[in-house]
Amino acid sequence: MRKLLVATKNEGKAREIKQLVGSYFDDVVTLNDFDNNIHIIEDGSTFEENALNKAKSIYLLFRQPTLADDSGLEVDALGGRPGVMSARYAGENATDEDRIKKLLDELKDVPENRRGAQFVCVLVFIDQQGRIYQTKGICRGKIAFETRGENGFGYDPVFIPDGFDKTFAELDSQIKNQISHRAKAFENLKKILGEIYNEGTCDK
Ligand SMILES: O=P(O)(O)OP(=O)(O)OP(=O)(O)OC[C@H]1O[C@@H](n2cnc3c(O)ncnc32)[C@H](O)[C@@H]1O
Ligand SMILES: [Mg+2]
Repeated sequence: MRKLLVATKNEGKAREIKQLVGSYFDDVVTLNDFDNNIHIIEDGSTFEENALNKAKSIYLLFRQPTLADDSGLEVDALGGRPGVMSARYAGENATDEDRIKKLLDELKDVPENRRGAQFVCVLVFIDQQGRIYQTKGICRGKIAFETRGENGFGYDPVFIPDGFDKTFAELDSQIKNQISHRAKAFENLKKILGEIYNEGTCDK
């Protein structure tokens, strides 16, 4: 029985991670699946630092294979903001709606050809023995002028990935899971998991 602990409290992110991680684990649980008051401070200046901090904090508490995802939206016209601040862009207790409203407001005078943006996802996996692995994925696109669609989570209703004219929230979750920043980071993570779990001979 191989268990993966995912160091996230974001339900939308957790759902995608469960779909993307594949068959390497029999059981995938997140911080929302058990009673806890664990609060991880995300004060790093990069996605890499935050993902590493989240993964390490949880691994040190449970000593089980742990995965953390730090992600966010970098908007060209805002010099890469909100970036690592994506979750706190509109304040600590703001909702996805508040964040989107603030973003659309900041971009209200930015024309279509300057609305380029990218989603970034950094995954940090720590195996049973405490070895650390990191992967990254980027998905380019542009910011819509208004929200569209109900699928996904976070900034999905305003992000139109390159090659599509629909937002992530209008696209099927299966499509998002093929092209997203998270999907790309998982492509590389799965190669690593394959090496650890399929080719290893000892119990990891
Ligand atoms: O730290 P955890 O508990 O994992 O959950 P979080 O929501 O705080 O996650 P982050 O610190 O990584 O912040 C990421 C922000 O970017 C948003 N985000 C990340 N991936 C996204 C995606 O695939 N689609 C839309 N928004 C996304 C997300 O909603 C957050 O506001
Ligand atoms: Mg967070």
